[in-house]
Amino acid sequence: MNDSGGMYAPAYGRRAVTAGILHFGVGNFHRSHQAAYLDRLLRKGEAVDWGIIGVGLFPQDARLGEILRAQDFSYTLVELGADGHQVATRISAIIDFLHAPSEPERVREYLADPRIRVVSLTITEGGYNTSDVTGEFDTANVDIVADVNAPYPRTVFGILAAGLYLRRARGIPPFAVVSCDNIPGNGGVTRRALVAFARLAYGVEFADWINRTVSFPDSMVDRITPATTDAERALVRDVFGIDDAWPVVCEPFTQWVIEDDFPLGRPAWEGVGGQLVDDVGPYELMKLRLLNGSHQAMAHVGLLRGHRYVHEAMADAEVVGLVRRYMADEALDSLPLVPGIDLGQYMSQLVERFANPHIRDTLDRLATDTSDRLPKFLVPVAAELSRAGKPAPAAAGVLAAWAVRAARELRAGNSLNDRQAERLGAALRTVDADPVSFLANREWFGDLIDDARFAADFQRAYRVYERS
Ligand SMILES: NC(=O)c1ccc[n+]([C@@H]2O[C@H](COP(=O)([O-])OP(=O)(O)OC[C@H]3O[C@@H](n4cnc5c(N)ncnc54)[C@H](O)[C@@H]3O)[C@@H](O)[C@H]2O)c1
Ligand SMILES: O=P(O)(O)OC[C@@H](O)[C@@H](O)[C@H](O)[C@H](O)CO
Repeated sequence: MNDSGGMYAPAYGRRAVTAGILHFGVGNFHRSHQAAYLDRLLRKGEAVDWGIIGVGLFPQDARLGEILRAQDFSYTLVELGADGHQVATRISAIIDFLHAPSEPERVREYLADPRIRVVSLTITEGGYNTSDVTGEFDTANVDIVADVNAPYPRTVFGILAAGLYLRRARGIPPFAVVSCDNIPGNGGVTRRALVAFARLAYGVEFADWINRTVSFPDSMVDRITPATTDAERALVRDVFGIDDAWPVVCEPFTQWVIEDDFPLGRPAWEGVGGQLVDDVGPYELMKLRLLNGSHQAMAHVGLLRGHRYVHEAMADAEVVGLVRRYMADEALDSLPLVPGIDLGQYMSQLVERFANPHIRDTLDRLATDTSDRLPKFLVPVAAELSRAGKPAPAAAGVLAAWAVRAARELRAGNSLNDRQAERLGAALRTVDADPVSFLANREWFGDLIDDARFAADFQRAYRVYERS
């Protein structure tokens, strides 16, 4: 390793590592974060019985499985510092990959296997199928309805319930289920979703058993990880001499705050930077409202102003001004004290992290499935300020920028890059004549429409952005 970076070569054999964790949703983030923490433990000769078995649920996930298998389940993670520093690590913490649609029986057997003591998830915000307003699991969702009587369910909650049912029948105590998705109260959301599915498919007794015996620790996760493109593949080949079909790049910063509630044990994450705490809540609010909320701000306003990458948007005074106002005047006001954190420093560090030119994170990635994200990251800030009788013009501006962008896409005949495109289309039907009608969608915006000042700020911003 020299001043400009270097390479951590493989340091342990995958075959010496045995299964301990089943992980659903092996995307880029899982490979830059949870698998990297385990890699650090394995390099210290620890946690050898905590290897990760990845599970993919979608047809397209089969490709990652094929790629990992062809690379003996190793891949390259490259940290890109703002100063040009590049550090590559060959990671072999994932020891197998299951493609659930083609091998459902193996997935179920693993879930009933006593070696599996933790199940973890990165299935995106939308994967929890839960209303942001009521907190209710959507039992009418077509995939959930199909899973209720399916011999081999296809959704995460169907698969988990079936696995736990078999596990209980075999007399094996349940694993902990830890969500690593950006969702406020992700442990509780996961609990409610699984219990609701189990009640529907197996009845009250089994649902109550899950509620009583399965633990769902909360966790706050952080490491900016863009999607992998050919440019990252070329970097890994040209700089490190490795032909990796699916490397991952990320920023050097990493944080993982975890509620310490793992009845069957856990890897000693605290030995490699993990923070095990009793209450994740304040850390989670800080991260989701400041980092992810700001990401939404720069994405929608940045795209309207013609930017493609995060660091480009962060070089535009207009965008930075909005992000700073959103953070300092609004999000900060909605936060509790966060133990051990200086929030002023945290915000300055965020601005530096966002400006890292080497990460090349796209605004499009941040703006995908906005309807799943804004209600979790930024709407709660506006709602809290509104309840306190305070204004939130920056947050109103972000919602307006989203509406202007989406309405423009529709007018151009383009499809909306949103899981809830149909509902978004309906919400935009009268937005040009009456911008505030967009806020009438209480499933996303709660009661913000009833706050006359917020509605006026939204309308003003909408009219400004539509001229941009
Ligand atoms: N990328 C980041 O910077 C970052 C940082 C912190 C947290 N996260 C969390 O991780 C999640 C995934 O991010 P990523 O960058 O890995 O994305 P990605 O697109 O690389 O991977 C997403 C993974 O989720 C799976 N998935 C999507 N919807 C699902 C569903 N309904 N059920 C089951 N699996 C589903 C996909 O198959 C894929 O494996 C985010 O939504 C966020 O909650 C991401
Ligand atoms: O991944 P999402 O959908 O939760 O949100 C998009 C980004 O804000 C997010 O991925 C951040 O990069 C990440 O949360 C940083 O830790």
